[in-house]
Amino acid sequence: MSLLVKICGLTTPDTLSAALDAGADMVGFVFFPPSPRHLDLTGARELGRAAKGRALKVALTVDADDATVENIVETLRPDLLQLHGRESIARIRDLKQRFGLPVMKAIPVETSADLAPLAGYADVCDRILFDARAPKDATRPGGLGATFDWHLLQGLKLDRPFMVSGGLSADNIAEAVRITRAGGVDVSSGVERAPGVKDCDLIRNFIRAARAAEELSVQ
Ligand SMILES: O=C(O)c1ccccc1N[C@@H]1O[C@H](COP(=O)(O)O)[C@@H](O)[C@H]1O
Repeated sequence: MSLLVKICGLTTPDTLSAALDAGADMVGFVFFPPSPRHLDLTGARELGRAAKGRALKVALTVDADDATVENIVETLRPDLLQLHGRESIARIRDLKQRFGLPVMKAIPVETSADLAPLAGYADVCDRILFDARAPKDATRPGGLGATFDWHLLQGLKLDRPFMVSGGLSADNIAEAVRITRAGGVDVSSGVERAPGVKDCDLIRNFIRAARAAEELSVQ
């Protein structure tokens, strides 16, 4: 089965091109000022134009208000909203109605108890992203390069497509897909040489490794 590959936290034209040329299915842009990958609206306009029609553009926000989302939607013209904060089910319904865009909700995972709210989110979201739960004192809820126990997703019954993220790299992606049977993978830190600094070779290596792991996915 083909595996969706998302490269997230892109901030420069050259690394965006590397991801697009290597065949990324989704390219993600982070709109969260405390993040080293935060993209301003000028950058969003430029990178959004470059990515248009070549991959799905994903706008990542963290508990953003309507005005912020509206600015991002008007500037980037995303194909998907990635909600990476504590957005409630009601808030997600509201965002979907207001902006008419599909939503991928990030579910932070550390223990099996973290999967309890999943059914409610699956009802309203178009996709689920399982990400490693950030430590309480972290400055951001994701993009920390930390993995979680992928076995927690083994045998998961979910009637929505799902992706996995958190500490993925070219070295561990096959194992992550083999265990979780995810239909997609999402990476940020694992294709960087320093926090927020993407590396074109690491992007290409990751996508190559993802394509090699494709037959392990069942979604
Ligand atoms: O990348 C960030 O800085 C970020 C900030 C706030 C929320 C999520 C963020 N990143 C997302 O987290 C996952 C895992 O990233 P990593 O590969 O472990 O670095 C991924 O979806 C990132 O896009």
